[in-house]
Amino acid sequence: MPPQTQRKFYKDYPNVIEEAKKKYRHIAENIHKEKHLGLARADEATRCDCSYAPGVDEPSVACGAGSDCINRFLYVECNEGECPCGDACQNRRFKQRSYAEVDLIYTEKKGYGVRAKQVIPRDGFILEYVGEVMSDDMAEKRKTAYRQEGRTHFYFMDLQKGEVVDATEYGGLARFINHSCKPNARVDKWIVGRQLRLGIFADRQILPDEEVTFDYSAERSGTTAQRCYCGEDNCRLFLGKDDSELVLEEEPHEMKKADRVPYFLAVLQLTLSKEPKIFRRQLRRMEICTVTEVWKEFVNRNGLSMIRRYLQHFISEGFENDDIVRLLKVLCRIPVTNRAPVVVANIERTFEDIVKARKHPEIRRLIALLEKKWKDLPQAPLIRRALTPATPASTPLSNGKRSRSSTEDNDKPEASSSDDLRSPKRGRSSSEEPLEQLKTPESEKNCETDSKRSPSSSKNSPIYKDDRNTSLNSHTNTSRQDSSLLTASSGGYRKSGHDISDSYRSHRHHRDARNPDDGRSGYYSNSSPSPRKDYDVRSLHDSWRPKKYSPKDDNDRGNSSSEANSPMKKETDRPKYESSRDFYEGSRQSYPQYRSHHSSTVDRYSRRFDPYRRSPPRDSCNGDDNGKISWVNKFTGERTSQKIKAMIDTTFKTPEGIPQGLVNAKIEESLYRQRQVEEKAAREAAEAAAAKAAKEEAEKAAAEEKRAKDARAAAEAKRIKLARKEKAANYEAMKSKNVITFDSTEAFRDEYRKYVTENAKKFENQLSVELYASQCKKCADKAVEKELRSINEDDKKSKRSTQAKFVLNDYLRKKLSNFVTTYFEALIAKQSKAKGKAKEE
Ligand SMILES: C[S@@+](CC[C@H](N)C(=O)[O-])C[C@H]1O[C@@H](n2cnc3c(N)ncnc32)[C@H](O)[C@@H]1O
Repeated sequence: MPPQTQRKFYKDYPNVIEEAKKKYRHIAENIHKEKHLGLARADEATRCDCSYAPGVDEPSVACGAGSDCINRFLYVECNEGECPCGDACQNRRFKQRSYAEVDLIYTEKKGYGVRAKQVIPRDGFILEYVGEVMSDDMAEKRKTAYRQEGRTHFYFMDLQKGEVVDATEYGGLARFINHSCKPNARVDKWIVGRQLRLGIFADRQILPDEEVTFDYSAERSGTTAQRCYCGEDNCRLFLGKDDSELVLEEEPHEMKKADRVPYFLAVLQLTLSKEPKIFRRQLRRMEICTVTEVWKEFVNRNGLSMIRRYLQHFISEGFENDDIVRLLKVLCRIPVTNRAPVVVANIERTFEDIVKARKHPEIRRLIALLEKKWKDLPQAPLIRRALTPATPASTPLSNGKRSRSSTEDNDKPEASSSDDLRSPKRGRSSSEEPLEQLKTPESEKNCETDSKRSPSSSKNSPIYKDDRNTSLNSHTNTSRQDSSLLTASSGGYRKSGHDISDSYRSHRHHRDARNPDDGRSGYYSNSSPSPRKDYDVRSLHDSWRPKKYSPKDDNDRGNSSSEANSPMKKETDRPKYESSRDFYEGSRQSYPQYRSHHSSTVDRYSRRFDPYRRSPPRDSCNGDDNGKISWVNKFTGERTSQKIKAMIDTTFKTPEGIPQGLVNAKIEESLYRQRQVEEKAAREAAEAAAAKAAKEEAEKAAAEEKRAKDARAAAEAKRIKLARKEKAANYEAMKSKNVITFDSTEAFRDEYRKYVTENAKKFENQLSVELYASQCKKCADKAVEKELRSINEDDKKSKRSTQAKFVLNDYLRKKLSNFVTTYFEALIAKQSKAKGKAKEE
């Protein structure tokens, strides 16, 4: 027992039990969220060997402290109606709610706490820890929710593997017991009926007005580490289960501003290879971030790639499944609105690796969820501009902001260099810009508006008109029709089948080959330009830019390429434009000569790339309209001129008089649609197969889990049986150790008394001299009488002489020592209770 001076008393604190009870719903017994939860995985109570004679025996004999009750020994409560001691059985404390007398106080740093109001003997039952019994998964969800709600106190306690008691909403007074690094109580798990229950027991004698505390590190379900204010000299500074959860501050702050995202990504990158507890802190920051703008920026800045790297790191370094689950949960919350960032991050490949590496059901569930969620997202418009010279006015994806297409770049000065675009100050990075081009209702509307603005294209182009009102893919198709027309000039159309993501992948492959460290895209635009440069969408897009366009004057709109006279000749002269719309507007002001000829800029642009136009506009071919090459695709090397394009459109006709270009486009379109259908069917079949396989796998995993569970239960039962056997053997062994045989009852009585007095010595200082002496004698007499009685009973049963049985062995010594302890502790407790009452009066 620690010296009296180390105890902390909270005598002057008011009792706040009524106020505290308003914070939760008080319950007397656990609430089980599911039927199978809270069941003990070990044996239930058996009928113990105790016997109790009312009025003759001490009450504690009836399965009380110090008795030989086998159930009590095994932390199992005796069952009502089964115990030989009947109603006197003292091993039914959970069932009878034999709680110690306590009340509640409010402390400055720890919140509410529990205060003892009586002497609680060592091993005395204080309270049951009741709450909602739930699975680990549910508890995890609740913890996250509680953290998000900003709660400071947590009430989770581990019950058994996979099960937790949460006393946050529903609980008892035990939910208020605080942690101490030098506690006076502990948590024991007891089997009561078929259930496992948590009890708080005194680890030493607790005096009135002392705070009841136990050590959370042993029992409480891990939440984020919180600072400990127990004030003990051995204080470990933090509450919680696992040192690795300790963090430098109590809780990382939430990211609230989108402009902090680049910084955050840099931190993520830096912490990736650091100690787990450091990057778990970043993980935590992601968990608590609820600002949509931040997440959008995160996605736009290729944050998914960073998450992929984290996931890969977790697998390769053999991290706990918990970390992966946490990260996947964060992923589930990230607002991804089209497939581009997913494709860019190549995160789905990593999912496959995780599924292969980890059999954890929650991980699988989350991955399936993410895959399903992302699968149906609109296709990525990422590369469209890069690979096809699209018409800005007619793009169905422009979403109100027209992009810088090659067309614009062709006719107007460059808005900014690709580096400019990446600069965080000047605008958004090139990688993020396309991600904004979502196919939203708004973009659809814009598309319609654009088509109205461009009557020539819609009138002359039934397919195009149709396409623009359908989908992103249709748009791609349109671009590809254009491409097919180009190809047709060399003798036929090509079955150009690559879709956006294919194009992207091939480009990505190209890039990766040169620059194998692929994880960096998106973050290094400032600090490390080289890996980023190769992957600049804008530079791809520039590759499609027609040759220089340098109008000399009003009448010469592009037929000559005199650079000397070009208004674009000096970089510094060029106005900078933030968006393509600004670009148009700016150019109108900067180059007034254009206005007279291009009253409708939109129309002009639409006409230029409309594959169905009757004749090419004079000004459309930059630099050269005489049949020379004006278009070079840097990727395919295709070369063609406006004239040839126009010729295909207008000159070659079918016998029915339909322009060959249109026919080609139609064929191309039907091939495209057919391919779409085939691809869809193949995708669906693959998905169905995958779903079937996943189901089978899950069933297999469940069966395995069940088998393992059964095996565990069997092993536990075996262990208990062995423990019992061992205990019985111990008793037997003790009976044969240090045996003294007595010739007479008197000699036997003397030895017993002597032994009792020796054992009672430790209580001498807690009682007055007279009382101690008298009680010592009384206790010894009782012990002797009890033993004589049991010897007599034994003799009666076995019909042997009493004389032969007067022995003292280790077994009896232990029994006697327990008897003395119970006797004196009960006496002292009774006395202090009486004193307390007297004081109150
Ligand atoms: C089970 S509750 C205990 C009751 C809690 N004090 C209240 O007011 O409801 C656990 C929470 O109490 C606080 N707590 C318990 N022991 C603490 C200690 N030694 N130092 C600081 N806070 C403590 C922490 O916020 C912890 O999450």
